Amino acid sequence: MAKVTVKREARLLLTVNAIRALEARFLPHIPLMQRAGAALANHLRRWAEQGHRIVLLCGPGNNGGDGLVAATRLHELGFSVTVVALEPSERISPEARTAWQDWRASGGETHNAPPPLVADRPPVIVDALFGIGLTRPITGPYREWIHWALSQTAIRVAVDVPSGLDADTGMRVGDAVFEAHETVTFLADKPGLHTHDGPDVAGVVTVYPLGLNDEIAAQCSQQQYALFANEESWDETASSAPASAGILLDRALFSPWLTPRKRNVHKGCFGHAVIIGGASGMHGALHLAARSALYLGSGKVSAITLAKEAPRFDPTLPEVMWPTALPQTVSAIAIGPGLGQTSDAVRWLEEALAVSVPLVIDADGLNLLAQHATLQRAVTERRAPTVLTPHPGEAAQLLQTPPREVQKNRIAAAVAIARRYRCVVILKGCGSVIATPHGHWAINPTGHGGMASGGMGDTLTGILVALLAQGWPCVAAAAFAAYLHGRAAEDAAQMEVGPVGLTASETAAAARRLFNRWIADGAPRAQPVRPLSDTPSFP
Ligand SMILES: NC(=O)C1=CN([C@@H]2O[C@H](COP(=O)(O)OP(=O)(O)OC[C@H]3O[C@@H](n4cnc5c(N)ncnc54)[C@H](O)[C@@H]3O)[C@@H](O)[C@H]2O)[C@@H](O)CC1
Ligand SMILES: [K+]
Repeated sequence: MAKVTVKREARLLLTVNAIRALEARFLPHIPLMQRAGAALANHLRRWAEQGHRIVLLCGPGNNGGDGLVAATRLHELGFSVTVVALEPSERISPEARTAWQDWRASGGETHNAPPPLVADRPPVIVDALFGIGLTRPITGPYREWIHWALSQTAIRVAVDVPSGLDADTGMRVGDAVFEAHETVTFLADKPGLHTHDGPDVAGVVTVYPLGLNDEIAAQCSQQQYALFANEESWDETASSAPASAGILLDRALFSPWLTPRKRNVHKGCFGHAVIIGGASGMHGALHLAARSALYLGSGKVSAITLAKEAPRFDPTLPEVMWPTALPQTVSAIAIGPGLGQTSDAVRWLEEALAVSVPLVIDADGLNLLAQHATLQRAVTERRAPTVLTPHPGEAAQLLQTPPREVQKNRIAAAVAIARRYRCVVILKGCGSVIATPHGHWAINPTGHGGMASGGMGDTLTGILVALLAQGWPCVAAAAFAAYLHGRAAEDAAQMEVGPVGLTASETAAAARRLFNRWIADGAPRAQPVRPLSDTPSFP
């Protein structure tokens, strides 16, 4: 089979249920395990050709079957392959039984424990132990093999899903988790590879659609449409469960909105963002959000501070206005950065909720929302869109559940908040989840550990309110703000600003740089006009 590698373009994320549904439709006609094994063998071949020994740890189910098919192919091509597996049980699937028979027929040797590895080059250890069928912590010999693999100096490649990682949630299941440098996954990408512990455990993810490219592309388009279309009609009839498929955000999704500015414009064309927060001692949060809103192109930015002693002018941000009441003309409001939880803060939140423009609620705005039934009623009754941007702790407050319950299933938690409050949600953290009240969701793949620092959330809020003020639709604004925020941090780190020590201010500056670069990249380029001096002179 021809190798078809889909990297960042493969944005469809399928839960285990959705993968099983695909399997039920296509497996009777298409030899999926043979295709998966062939794709894996092709993937591993480049190392085999460079003289790296390939060691495959094969488990009791179809994930192990994929490993055996790949082992057989590589062995037949003359590469040295080591298979570590236990005797198969009577209950294995017909496909896995065939894979065993083929492996034995090829004359390959099977070890019942990892052999000592002595080689010039680090071996490639392939985890074909458990994939989407994992249901409990890994124990016994398989657990020992995983710990052995982690103790070796080796290149670690996971097949479909790293063993010990939940494919839907990105949760570690038990203490034996195959931490891979890369994961080769089949049919479609999986949400658990991109959120919570997923990115740390899965490494670089490559997707092989096994010939179902058209089906995957069609489902991907459906999910994109479902996420971004009809976003303001959050009807009551939507099901309560999260959709079984979602998307992984990619820059290409946002190109319709990344358009250059015309020349004949004025500041009124780009909205007025108002940010409310900055109680005593927390002025910096408001300042950061206001700066980010300016950097992302809001026509005007006003900051309303709750600190009585704060001066009505900030010399470090002279472009920002500091009114004491909501201005007459407002395009979008963000409330929360440094807001505090005083009665004054509650009053401002009530006031913001009553204005019929897009609203972002962040930080203490979320904590207040979790505590006051009247605010909850007001948020669900709003006609204009609202975006909530909780981190897991704030999400737990909004759902009245412990934070670990949120992290156990971040997609379910984000959708539950979106439905309960009839808002768009950005559940922050590794692999931020964007969710709508309809149960549609996306995961953001950008960002790094350097973003775990004070003020990053305020920067995100500022970016988001600026996009809303400029008329971006709500879901697109939320998704793009998360995507850009993470990419800005990556970009800064590439220029050796971080990852460790990257500040929220530096991230805002990097976001401005990238935003403009992407707009310029997408814009059609005019041919340069020939300078007059080049024209031939006439006698
Ligand atoms: N679904 C599909 O369409 C395809 C699946 N393929 C492969 O098949 C995999 C799924 O295969 P399976 O459903 O057989 O599942 P796995 O191979 O992931 O797991 C095998 C079985 O082990 C048992 N098990 C679960 N957790 C265990 C634990 N901790 N200790 C011991 N046993 C445990 C379960 O009963 C499970 O059915 C995929 O991840 C992929 O690698 C591929 O062949 C391509 C197509
Ligand atoms: K695996």
